[in-house]
Amino acid sequence: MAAAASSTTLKPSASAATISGFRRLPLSTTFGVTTLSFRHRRDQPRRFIVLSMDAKPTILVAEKLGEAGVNLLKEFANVDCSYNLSPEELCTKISLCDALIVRSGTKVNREVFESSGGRLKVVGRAGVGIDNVDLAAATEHGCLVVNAPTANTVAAAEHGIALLTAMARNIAQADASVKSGKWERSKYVGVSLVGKTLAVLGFGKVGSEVARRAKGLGMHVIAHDPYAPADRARAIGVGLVSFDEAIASADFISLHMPLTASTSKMLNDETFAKMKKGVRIINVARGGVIDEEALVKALDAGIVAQAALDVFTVEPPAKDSKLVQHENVTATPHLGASTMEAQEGVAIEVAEAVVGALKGELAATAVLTELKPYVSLAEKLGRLAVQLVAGGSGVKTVKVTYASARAPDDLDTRVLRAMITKGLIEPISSVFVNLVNADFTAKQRGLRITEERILLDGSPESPLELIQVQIANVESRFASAISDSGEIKVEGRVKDGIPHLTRVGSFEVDVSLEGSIILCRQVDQPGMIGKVGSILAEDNVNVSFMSVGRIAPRKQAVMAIGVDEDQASSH
Ligand SMILES: NC(=O)c1ccc[n+]([C@@H]2O[C@H](COP(=O)([O-])OP(=O)(O)OC[C@H]3O[C@@H](n4cnc5c(N)ncnc54)[C@H](O)[C@@H]3O)[C@@H](O)[C@H]2O)c1
Ligand SMILES: O=C(O)[C@H](O)COP(=O)(O)O
Repeated sequence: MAAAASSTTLKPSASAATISGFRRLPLSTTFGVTTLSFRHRRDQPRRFIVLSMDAKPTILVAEKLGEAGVNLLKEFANVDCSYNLSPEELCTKISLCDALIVRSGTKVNREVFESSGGRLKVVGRAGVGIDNVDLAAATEHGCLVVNAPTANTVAAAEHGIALLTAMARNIAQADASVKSGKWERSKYVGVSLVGKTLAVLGFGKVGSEVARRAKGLGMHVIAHDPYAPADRARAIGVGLVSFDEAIASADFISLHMPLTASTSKMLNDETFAKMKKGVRIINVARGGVIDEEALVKALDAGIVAQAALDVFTVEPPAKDSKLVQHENVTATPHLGASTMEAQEGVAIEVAEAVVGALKGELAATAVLTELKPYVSLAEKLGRLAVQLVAGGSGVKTVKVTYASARAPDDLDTRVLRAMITKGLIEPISSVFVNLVNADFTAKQRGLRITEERILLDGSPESPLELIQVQIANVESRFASAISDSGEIKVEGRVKDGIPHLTRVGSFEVDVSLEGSIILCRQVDQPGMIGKVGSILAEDNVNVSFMSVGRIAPRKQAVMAIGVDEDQASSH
């Protein structure tokens, strides 16, 4: 008999959580921030990124930006470089600006968007991490967020290696000692790197560059990244392993994942306890991926021998921070991206993205209005499909099928492809995908998206009948999502303006893609619906809709259950 439902407690989680036979798939209702044409506050008139031909936009550059980037902006806009603004000053200035460019030091919070009075159309992040921008508020205010995902990769990797080597040889502590007039040769005996195991957690752009360099230092490198393609790791000579294996076998651990709900405090009391005694940790990703109190305890207990940190949960950290002051900690003030070369590159990368967005490349308004519900469907199918992929099996080949009665020339699928790409990439990376960068971002990550049209008979009134997303050559954490032909397959339709999931693997279901859904593998038998309903009721989870797809009566079935997101995540 297939996995039958058993009683369990739903835990809050932003990523798919396994609940003995259940898988809860959070489908963010926040559509992202490329949506100004499709999503808007109901009480406000719709706004578009279309500038009148003769008005020069104004761009506020609120943190130091490389000269080449500023010059590029000046060719197109009035540029106001005002650094070190207080939050109040930023809110005052922002109402006069069409675009804002920041690094990680400026909090672009809801208040900033509210203060803009609707004029702010683009926020450019001159760097990778966009955790300092309130994306939900940006979306609500019809504002696009773009970043510069590639230009500081090498700089961050080099800083990671600099911290690794400096920590192993006590460079910072020894330097301070010599400068204070001491000569403490026996106190600063280091450890060698050659032959030691380095675990890279997060094998994306920075992680793989760190791995490559560490191999050159003679280290044995392993990596954990649930979404990294195995062939990329193989090419560098790195083995992809589970999280537990990585942390248990490492002499050094280097962190390179984005800060998301599922990576927040990934290193904590429980995970430190699983590490080798005397492990050394390097963090050039984001402070929030480590529980800093737990790290202090682990340092005091000698579980962690040393830590080298470029990033902190709160920046700058408190002057009396126990972590920063710890004698076995080497700290730098978020310098990963701070090389001359990276800053010039980042400045150009973000300036091009901001100008591209302001030029109105997203202004195909008529098409977008008609496609609005399909745009939402496309992103949600992408999000769902990627969450069904089992850890370790990298997503490389995605096939999208559109079934429509419209002639191919009458249906421009670029926006749909971009939104599927966004759904596939954003849950697992720090890249922010939008219409401008979607194809480029997919290509850069080695993601090949092919499209196929099925021409249907009938009325071409509605643009699309269905969208199908298939991911090939991967394993699934939900076996029933694998179709007869061996790919993860999800299919959706728009019903009464609302995106619905209508197929998972070979099973037909029907559940609206709103809030969260639970997918449950079962054998069709009397009483199953009631049993599942009771389990959810025990946890006060409100079911909005339930649909069962089965091969045949009393055979394999999939139950798709729509649950009220807030209620589900509060348990
Ligand atoms: N210190 C700095 O100045 C500096 C500079 C550049 C980047 N960064 C930070 O470094 C991090 C990585 O940047 P990047 O450009 O390599 O991003 P990236 O998107 O290329 O790589 C991130 C990788 O993390 C993986 N990942 C996601 N969830 C994971 C999990 N739970 N466990 C393990 N891996 C997971 C993703 O699959 C992806 O491969 C980001 O947090 C970024 O903000 C810091
Ligand atoms: O995410 C990033 O790109 C880095 O953390 C760099 O941040 P910075 O632009 O503030 O140096």
